[in-house]
Amino acid sequence: MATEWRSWRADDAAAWIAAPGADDDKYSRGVLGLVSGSVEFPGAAVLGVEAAHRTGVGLVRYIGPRGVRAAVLLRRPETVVGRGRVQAWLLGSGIDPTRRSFVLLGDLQHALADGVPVVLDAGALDLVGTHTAPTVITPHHRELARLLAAREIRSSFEEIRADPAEWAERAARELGVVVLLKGATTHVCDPAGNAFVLEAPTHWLATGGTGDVLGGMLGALAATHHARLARDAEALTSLAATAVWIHGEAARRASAANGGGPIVALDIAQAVPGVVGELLATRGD
Ligand SMILES: NC(=O)C1=CN([C@@H]2O[C@H](COP(=O)(O)OP(=O)(O)OC[C@H]3O[C@@H](n4cnc5c(N)ncnc54)[C@H](O)[C@@H]3O)[C@@H](O)[C@H]2O)[C@@H](O)CC1
Ligand SMILES: Nc1ncnc2c1ncn2[C@@H]1O[C@H](COP(=O)(O)OP(=O)(O)O)[C@@H](O)[C@H]1O
Repeated sequence: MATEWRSWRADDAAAWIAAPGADDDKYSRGVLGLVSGSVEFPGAAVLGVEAAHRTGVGLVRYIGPRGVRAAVLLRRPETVVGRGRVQAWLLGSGIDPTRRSFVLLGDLQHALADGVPVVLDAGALDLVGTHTAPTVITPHHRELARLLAAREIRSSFEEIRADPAEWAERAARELGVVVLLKGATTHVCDPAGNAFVLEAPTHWLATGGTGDVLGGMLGALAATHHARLARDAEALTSLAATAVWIHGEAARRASAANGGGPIVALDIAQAVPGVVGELLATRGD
């Protein structure tokens, strides 16, 4: 039977925001750890960290090269650098998978051994299947083609672009993880058959760094739902779709604030609190 792709909307997203209560502290809300950025791509770390903070999370821990740590702290001094306990990981943004040092590989393996939910992006996509924690991968079409080729599943960028729904579903089945396949239309699905589709509300999103922002947002949503994810791993699919919805809406607003003009990735992160606030207001709790 053909998969039914359900459109993910504002009211769906509103149900997946964890707002803090009187009994909460930064640790109970959830800590997101990031292993991201590199000397080549320091900006990806800054963007992911900024986006995580703006989505709402108890604490953000960043692990990466010294110079990148400095850039992250300059932008967001709220961030804690170095290892420690976390409730979810975002791994790989701004990392070239062909240039991973032993230190970096150690950090990645250490993170994967934690057993907490993981978002695998860019330079960590190939680590899918090396651990058992609830996992979501966030490739674009070219990255998915490369990932599948490495698993001896023949596909090409053109084939995936022509039928992203089919390939997202196949990847979820073959890899056993949640797949968030990025593009003007984003498909989010899991091996259990949950399948959500989202049309981007603005094509200004097609600019460098917007995927790094999405990764940080999804990491924050996973960290703040750590208790739910511990008893219901399928929640990761809904959280991934929610991240895509908020990301698109934040981009639309950032562009609208400039008369429908272009945006940069950081504009999206900065528009996120307004989107989250409005989603919460529609919930009325
Ligand atoms: N500010 C930053 O630090 C940014 C870092 N980024 C990071 O960059 C890494 C690579 O991501 P991509 O999405 O570019 O990976 P792709 O798989 O799309 O591209 C890989 C490489 O192919 C080359 N390439 C592909 N298409 C090209 C074209 N049309 N013209 C010229 N060169 C082309 C580029 O050298 C690129 O680095 C990721 O780790 C990502 O997180 C990007 O997100 C962009 C912003
Ligand atoms: N033409 C487009 N229209 C709307 N959204 C797009 C378009 N192309 C890409 N996007 C979105 O922009 C983001 C790009 O992410 P990604 O490819 O990882 O970029 P980067 O690596 O530069 O961060 C994704 O959220 C994707 O869904």
